[in-house]
Amino acid sequence: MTATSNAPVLAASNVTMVFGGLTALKDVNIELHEGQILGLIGPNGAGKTTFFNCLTGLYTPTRGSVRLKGRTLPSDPAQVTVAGVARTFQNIRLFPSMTALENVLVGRHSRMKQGPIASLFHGPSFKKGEADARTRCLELLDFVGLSGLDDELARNLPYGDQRRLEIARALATDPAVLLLDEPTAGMNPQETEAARQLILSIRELGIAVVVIEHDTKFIFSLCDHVSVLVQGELLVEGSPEVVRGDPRVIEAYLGKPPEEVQAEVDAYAAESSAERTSIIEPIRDRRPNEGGQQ
Ligand SMILES: Nc1ncnc2c1ncn2[C@@H]1O[C@H](COP(=O)(O)OP(=O)(O)OP(=O)(O)O)[C@@H](O)[C@H]1O
Repeated sequence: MTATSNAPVLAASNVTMVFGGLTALKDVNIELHEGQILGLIGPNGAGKTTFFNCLTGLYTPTRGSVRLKGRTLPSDPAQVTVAGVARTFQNIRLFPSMTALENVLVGRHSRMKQGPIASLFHGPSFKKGEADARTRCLELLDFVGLSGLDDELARNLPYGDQRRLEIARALATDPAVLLLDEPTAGMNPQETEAARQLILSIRELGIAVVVIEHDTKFIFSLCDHVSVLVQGELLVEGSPEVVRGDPRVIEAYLGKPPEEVQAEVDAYAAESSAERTSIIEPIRDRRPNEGGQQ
């Protein structure tokens, strides 16, 4: 783990969400530190996406609070994005008829502060802002492994590339925290491994990441910390080793003994390093420029 500070970047305290008579979340607590990758796992209907919705202002928790760097987050998704929390969704939500670059620019515009006069007359500061945003978005496309595809319509990109494009759009908002809801759903093993490498590279930028995934091999081989939600409550949390060996997790979720889970993770790690593609490797040398914020 590469956490660099003791103060959590994101802290959810006693987050509770009730829909009518259904308690989807009950007193969920998490602490996420800079550069940490936290995995959120649990059976279908456990409340994982509801929790993301509470973290991003899409839902206002019935009880509890969410703080980013000590400040309570607003109950408004756009303001949460500006505050520094970005996300991707379980189902791809790109603008299909826009190009890859335009999709990323949509994310970037949340960071731009063009005054109405400059925007109206397309003055020099507007043009510079647009040029800088374009440069940054091209860097991000490169970072996620989509260089050269900026003019492709999003709908024409292969599935794995669309998922990467969503991540580039989220990164364009300069987040401190990135929430990924099932980023590898529907991916083949090569695409899954490329996604794992990309998330590790994102962590190297100092961004904290929370990942929801059903693929436990992926989670256990990627994350520093894993939290298990069952029926809206945090059942177990800890290191991947602790979580995958916990009898409650095995009974409620994994359904197989720890040795079998360990063997699967080991096989996956060996397979992954053998299959590691060159798609994501160059990313480390092309990190987005920290000074590029508008
Ligand atoms: N807007 C809503 N209104 C009513 N009930 C909801 C709403 N959103 C979620 N729920 C319910 O809350 C519970 C948790 O759902 P949620 O989608 O968060 O689970 P999940 O762990 O993400 O599941 P999956 O792994 O299948 O995506 C479910 O019973 C769901 O039906």
